[in-house]
Amino acid sequence: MSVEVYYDDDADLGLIQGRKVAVIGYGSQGHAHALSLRDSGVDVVIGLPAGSKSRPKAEEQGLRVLTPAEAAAEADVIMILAPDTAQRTIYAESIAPNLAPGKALFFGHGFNIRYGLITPPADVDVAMVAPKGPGHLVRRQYVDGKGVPCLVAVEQDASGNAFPLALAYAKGIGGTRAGAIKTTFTEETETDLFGEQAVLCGGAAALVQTGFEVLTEAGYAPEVAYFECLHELKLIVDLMYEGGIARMRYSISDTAEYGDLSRGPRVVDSRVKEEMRKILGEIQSGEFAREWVAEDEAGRPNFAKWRAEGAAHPIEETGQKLRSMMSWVDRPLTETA
Ligand SMILES: NC(=O)C1=CN([C@@H]2O[C@H](COP(=O)(O)OP(=O)(O)OC[C@H]3O[C@@H](n4cnc5c(N)ncnc54)[C@H](OP(=O)(O)O)[C@@H]3O)[C@@H](O)[C@H]2O)C=CC1
Ligand SMILES: CC[C@](O)(C(C)=O)C(=O)O
Ligand SMILES: [Mg+2]
Ligand SMILES: [Mg+2]
Repeated sequence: MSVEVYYDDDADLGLIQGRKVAVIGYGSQGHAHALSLRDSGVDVVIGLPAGSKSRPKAEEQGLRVLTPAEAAAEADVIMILAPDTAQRTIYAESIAPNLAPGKALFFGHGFNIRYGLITPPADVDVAMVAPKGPGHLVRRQYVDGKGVPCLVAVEQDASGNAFPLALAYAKGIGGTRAGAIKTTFTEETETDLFGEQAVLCGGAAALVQTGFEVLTEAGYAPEVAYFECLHELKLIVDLMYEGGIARMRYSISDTAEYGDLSRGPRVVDSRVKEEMRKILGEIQSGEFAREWVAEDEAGRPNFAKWRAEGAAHPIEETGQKLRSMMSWVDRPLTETA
């Protein structure tokens, strides 16, 4: 199955410059989209509740901030970049009453549409521009003249122009500099959830923590274990990012490569692959979405407990100490690079 990839020359920025865009939420993705759209010549307004702690930040950065309902009423394109679990209520209370034929409702992730938590009316465009990277790097790369690849999808094309409009939006945040792939809400949602659970966040964090535990429990210094299992991972992944697994293997020693080839498949073995398939099944069936929505509605008890346990893992204390000695690593996660 071949995919369609779009670059800057395929997108007409004028389409989004001619519209007013409301960005609802000003967190990781919200600030990145809003600031980069503004720098791309787009008229942007931010939608945040009166007591939101993001308000001063957005205002300090020169953006006009209204309530979500006011912003949705003013805008032609409404991009929801609030937490996935909050979107259903924001939509019902603040956005739906302010939709009108010809407007467009945009998402940065397909969760609420894929799992039927939001059902927009038939006379608005429904599209998605989903960067394949954390918001702070979406902004940092835009500022550096680069871009984070995006997935672009149209769920509902009331205007007949939803895809070019979404592509224009992707250009406005730097996505088409790297490439925007045309997909569906279902494909984006399911692959995104799988990636973050099994590989990028869940899988990688568990691999790092477990490697650190094995070394320190065997009596090796936590500092050595940290450098080996966490710090160096970035350097190894940088090589994969630049030239694939092959480039990483080109750069490492033959000894490391033999260990990689002979031992790697013992760590991530058929049992791990089977568990990954189970995780994908829970995503496809909606089981994960139901569990997460219920967890959120219950006040996130497990989430809070697991987050605290993660923060208390000994690797965090060791890392903090070591990173404070490396000024180029230990920098605040600034919004503007
Ligand atoms: N994080 C990422 O890099 C990525 C996220 N996405 C998607 O982007 C969307 C946003 O996620 P993310 O950027 O992580 O979110 P964050 O948690 O970083 O930020 C959420 C923002 O929404 C605000 N907010 C909370 N409640 C409301 C409300 N009721 N009305 C309006 N604004 C509200 C928060 O304000 P306050 O400061 O007051 O809490 C904050 O500004 C999600 O759909 C996510 O899946 C997609 C790709 C990557
Ligand atoms: C990998 C996590 C992510 O999907 C992302 C940054 O792309 C997210 O939801 O934050
Ligand atoms: Mg993602
Ligand atoms: Mg995600």
